[in-house]
Amino acid sequence: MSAEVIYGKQLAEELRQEMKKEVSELHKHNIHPKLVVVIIGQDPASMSYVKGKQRASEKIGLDSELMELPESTSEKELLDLIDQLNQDQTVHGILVQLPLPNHIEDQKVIEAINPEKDVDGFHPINVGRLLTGQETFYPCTPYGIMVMLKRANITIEGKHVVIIGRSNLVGKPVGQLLLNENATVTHCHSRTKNLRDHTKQADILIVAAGKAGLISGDDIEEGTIVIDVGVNRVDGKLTGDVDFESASEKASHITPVPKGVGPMTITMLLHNTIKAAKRIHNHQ
Ligand SMILES: Nc1nc2c(c(=O)[nH]1)N[C@@H](CN(C=O)c1ccc(C(=O)N[C@@H](CCC(=O)O)C(=O)O)cc1)CN2
Repeated sequence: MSAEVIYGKQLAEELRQEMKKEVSELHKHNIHPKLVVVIIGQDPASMSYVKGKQRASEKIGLDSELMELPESTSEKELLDLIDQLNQDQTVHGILVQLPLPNHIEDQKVIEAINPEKDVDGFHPINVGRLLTGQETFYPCTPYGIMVMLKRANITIEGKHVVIIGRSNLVGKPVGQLLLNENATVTHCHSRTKNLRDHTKQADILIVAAGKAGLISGDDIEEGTIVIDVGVNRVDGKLTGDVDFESASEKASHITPVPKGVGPMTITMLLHNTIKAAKRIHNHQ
């Protein structure tokens, strides 16, 4: 079997065109969705992601502001800034780029953001809403994966989904989104014994472990749907957690790295920002 490749990049482009029209309609109602992205320090990968977020926002007509703060910013200074942004009525979405420097506690910062402006979907209130099956802001990478599966006409209900990785950003929320859509979900992680015994049972395998080449064709059965969330740099080259060549010989569908899940992350952030503005302005 030679897998059908699901390109997130192409889907992201289509969705962004639709969003551009929606933003222009909102402008007619005097609603100008605004996203503020805050970055602390100058980590090159994080800098590249936040610049990508700003470019993508501007391209679809969102108001956007990138706040670049020095590595020396204290936790209190960051919390005070978030407080100001929470109160600023022109701001609809607030995102603090992760990871943060060691002297700042991620969870304190996440919990300081007004849940109605939490376009990352990381605030415990939004996590709780996801857990209880309520409408909310879903974390961008998991949400992007769900949209990719649906647009590729993949049925989720009744499927056995095996997820490798249990981060708050990807592994846990994607499992919950899939469970909410009636999948049977198995979570694997660094302490899971006999990983291959699990991956071989997957109808859909989601790999978000951050380990280049963790999964190869030998780890899956014919016809598995493989979603690679890994973003690893090996000898300067971007590569996923899945050995694309061997896995695509057995998989029915597979996402590449780059141009797979990654571009959908930023696209769903744009979606969440528009949603935040509509909710704040009580616009259907
Ligand atoms: N506050 C947040 N911080 C972080 C998040 C997040 O969702 N919210 N996710 C990741 C990084 N991330 C977005 O911030 C992100 C990762 C990858 C991509 C992407 O488009 N990848 C491209 C390749 C880009 C490249 O060349 O490096 C691809 O896979 O094709 C976008 C966003 C951690 N932090």
